[in-house]
Amino acid sequence: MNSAMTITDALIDRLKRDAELVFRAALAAVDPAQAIARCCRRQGDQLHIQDRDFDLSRIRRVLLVGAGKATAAMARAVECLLGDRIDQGLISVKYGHTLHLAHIDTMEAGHPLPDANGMQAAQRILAMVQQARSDDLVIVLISGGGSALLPLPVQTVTLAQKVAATDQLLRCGATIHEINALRKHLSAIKGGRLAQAAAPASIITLMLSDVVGDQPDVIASGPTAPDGSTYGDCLDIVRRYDLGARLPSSVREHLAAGAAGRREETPKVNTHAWDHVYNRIVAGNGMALQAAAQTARGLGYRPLVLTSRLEGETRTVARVHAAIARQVTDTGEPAPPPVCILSGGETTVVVKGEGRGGRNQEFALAAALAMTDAPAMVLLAAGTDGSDGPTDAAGAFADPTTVRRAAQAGMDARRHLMDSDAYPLFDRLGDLLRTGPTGTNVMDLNIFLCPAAHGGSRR
Ligand SMILES: O=C(O)[C@H](O)CO
Repeated sequence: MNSAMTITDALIDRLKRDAELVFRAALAAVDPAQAIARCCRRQGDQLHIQDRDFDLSRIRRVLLVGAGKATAAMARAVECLLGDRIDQGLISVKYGHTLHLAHIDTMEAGHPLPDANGMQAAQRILAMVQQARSDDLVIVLISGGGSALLPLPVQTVTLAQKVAATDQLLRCGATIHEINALRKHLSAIKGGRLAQAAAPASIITLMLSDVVGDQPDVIASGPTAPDGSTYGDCLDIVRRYDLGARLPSSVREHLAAGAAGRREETPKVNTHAWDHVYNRIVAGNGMALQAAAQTARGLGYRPLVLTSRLEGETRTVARVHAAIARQVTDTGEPAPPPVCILSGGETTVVVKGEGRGGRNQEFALAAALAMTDAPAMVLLAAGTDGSDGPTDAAGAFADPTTVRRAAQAGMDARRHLMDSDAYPLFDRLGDLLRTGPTGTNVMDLNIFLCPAAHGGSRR
């Protein structure tokens, strides 16, 4: 269908610019402060949050707590709305992720591995909400990274043992749902325990979701959500990833005692009252994809949103995306070009080598290898938090000329993929996207642009 199209530098450059515009529009839609402002409104003493109204004239004290990489921006937006009513507040954020706040204290803490600062923040937060009365309101702000930033291990596990367990969990290939099932069962604050500690005060939890499926009990290990997992599930996960010998004995013993009924389960939907808790997602990957689709349409592309629930091994998923793009350009199915194929979620890299890169750069390189003989098309794979793995890039662009250009520069793309070493290749080609920290985090986005046969969009 598109075979006559010549791939020119100018065409690729224009597609890259369009892809970046689509990405930046998606980021703007999930800006934490905008997301809070969109769903919360105040008129005098009336606070409206999505479908609920809260009468502030009946509230004695307002406490604000939170944890997560994007929580400072969320807290600032809440201060704009409620600053005059906040009596006490404390949030735990990653080192360097602070903003000036007038009414709320900030503690900086370790991420992805927890540290003593995080534990001190968790202790102070728990002590603060435990004092809340039935006529108090506790506002909880949660975003990605919250699990690591709010560590408060159960009594029989030390922080060092919790850190060791977290390290093993993060390396073993478990999903975030599985990792957080264990985190919840090793914690005195996660898995709904914060909500139970604050009862009978009213609780409003505002969440920026960085998990596939947006489940409140998984985002930052759900401090105010009924837990859907059990000690039994934790033991299954330990077996599935062969973690037994690698976890500290105190952790293994705690989980085994829990499964035998000798430790209290996390609060479930049917074991505790939740009427005092209002959990709301203010933004997530789906919202970013909608904004991306709208911008793509404005640029003249037919948006094709595949899913906001992307999971699986990065290289395989990338090849499937390249195959769909080829289907579009070769047959006009499921939609004729110009098309913008969009997907979001979080794939898993099985690290094979010692190289540098991140999920998104690996995705882009695997896709580049699958489109060497394709007509003009461009992929941008990037993380919405602006940092892809341990690199300074958000992600990378790939196109049918990537592999050839790399070879001309003396780099074997296949070798770089095998060594999980995508960063130096894309860096050399000038195909990294560097946004710096974006202040938000709703997982990753993949934007594939397939232009019309004459090379254009419909603009
Ligand atoms: O902190 C966490 O648990 C992850 O970022 C998922 O929300």
